[in-house]
Amino acid sequence: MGIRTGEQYIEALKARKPEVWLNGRLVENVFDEPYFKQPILEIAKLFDLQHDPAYQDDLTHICEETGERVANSFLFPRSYEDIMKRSKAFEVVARQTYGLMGRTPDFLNSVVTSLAQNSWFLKKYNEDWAKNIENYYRHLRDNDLFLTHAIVNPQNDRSKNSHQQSDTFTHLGVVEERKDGIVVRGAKMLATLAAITDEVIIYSFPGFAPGDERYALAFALPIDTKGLKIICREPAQDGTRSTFDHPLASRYEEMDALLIFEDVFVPWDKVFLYNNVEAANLLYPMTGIAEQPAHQSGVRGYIKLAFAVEVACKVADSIGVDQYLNVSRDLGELVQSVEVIRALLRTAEREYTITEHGEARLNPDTLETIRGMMPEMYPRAIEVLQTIGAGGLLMMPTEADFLNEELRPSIDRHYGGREGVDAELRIKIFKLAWDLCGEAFGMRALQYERYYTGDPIRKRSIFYNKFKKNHSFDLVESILSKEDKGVKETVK
Ligand SMILES: Cc1cc2nc3c(=O)[nH]c(=O)nc-3n(C[C@H](O)[C@H](O)[C@H](O)COP(=O)(O)OP(=O)(O)OC[C@H]3O[C@@H](n4cnc5c(N)ncnc54)[C@H](O)[C@@H]3O)c2cc1C
Ligand SMILES: Nc1c(O)cccc1C(=O)O
Repeated sequence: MGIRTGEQYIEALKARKPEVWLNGRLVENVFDEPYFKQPILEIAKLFDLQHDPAYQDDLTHICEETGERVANSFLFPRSYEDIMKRSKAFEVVARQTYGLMGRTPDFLNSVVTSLAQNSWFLKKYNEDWAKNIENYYRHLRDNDLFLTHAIVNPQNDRSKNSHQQSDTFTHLGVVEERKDGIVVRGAKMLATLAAITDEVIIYSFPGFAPGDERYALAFALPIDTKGLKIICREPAQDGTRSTFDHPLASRYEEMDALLIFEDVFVPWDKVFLYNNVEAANLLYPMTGIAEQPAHQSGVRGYIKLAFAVEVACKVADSIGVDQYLNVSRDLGELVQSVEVIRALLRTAEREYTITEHGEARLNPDTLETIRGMMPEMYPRAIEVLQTIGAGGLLMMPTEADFLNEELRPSIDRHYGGREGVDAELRIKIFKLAWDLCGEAFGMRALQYERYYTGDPIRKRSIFYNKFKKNHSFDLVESILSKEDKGVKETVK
């Protein structure tokens, strides 16, 4: 089949009945649910974009294996040109949602693509696992499916490993092995967009210890598989708020969920890893899933940061405060942060290496630097936005006020900005800003940048320890190795 249209994506959603829990009730049909309607339409637009002649060449290519048109996120990167084709596609997608939707289809396409491209790793442990991930990649690519993923154990008792939790199945693990597959039980988080996806893939960040064998697993399933409960967090919008009042929250809410597997059957052909602590711990560092999805995240994060910085500049300009040194200094800092991320991205792409298996991998240290800097740069942009908008962020009228004929003259007189900025423009800019820096939507978008890639504190510490282990310290070694001379000889 190859690339789907938005309508095909929606038809598939309508045909499915996943067990989605929202605000204490079971959702009848996700498409008719006001909370999900607009986000579904935003995702549908991304599928449609693949058919738009203005974007098709940036987003898709003809698959060598099938002759069908497929998304560029499924392209095995083998050269700099492939890397840049993927980069362009990530950017086109990110621009559609201003980088605010992190788990658009291209993210997990990249995860599965990197796993399939590196199936040699799984093959070392089990030939079937390698064959299964290759077939799953084809299934995803050729049907253009939309995936969610859950790779973190819920925060029950972080001081203990999975097998030490009070209940054996607090964390997701295998409860039974059958001739035709495995039965899994327990919970996994934090499946963004789960309710409106086609399928789910489960694997884990490293951290398994001996005793954790039953939890060391990777598999995929349709999202409406029997026994899979999807419990959504409290929504940040209810589908009734206008795009005037909440231009971002009304469109780009990415619902997150906890997944609970209640004795769910997984057929062997959908199992990619099982009962092997070593393989589970090496999956992330060895299979490119630390790099290919991070390329998507880096590009998307760059667009999101650039967007937040533009909003901050517009807020400052609209009320004439960017003439003050303190404000223009802060804005200059933000503009430079965007430039830093752009430069890091280009460096990571340019400094690719070809692995012994023919994969073109971005510079991992530069990618990790993006992962390390964004949890500081994005919150800083939001903090500056809050500071510059100050009290004005809280006093904007609603769309209903704005449309009230009796009120309108007062609004026009008192809500305008500097010369040339009328009340409507100022209100729109400030409402955009509040969605980003005050609303639950904006706080979730901030929390996403802090944690989407794991705990930034431990990741930085791991980065330093790796640096210490591998770095030659040649600069310091060079001066330390110079022969010492007395004062009289040194000055000669
Ligand atoms: C908005 C959002 C969307 C997300 N979407 C997804 C998704 O789609 N799929 C998915 O799988 N995941 C997703 N994630 C989850 C993400 O992978 C995790 O949040 C991330 O890995 C951090 O783990 P945690 O939240 O369990 O925090 P924890 O690891 O529990 O950390 C909590 C705190 O305790 C400290 N801490 C915990 N353990 C240790 C330790 N051993 N040593 C030192 N300090 C420690 C940390 O520094 C941190 O301050 C998402 C997260 C967010 C915020
Ligand atoms: N955050 C990630 C994820 O959820 C899946 C795969 C990779 C990452 C990452 O940031 O490296």
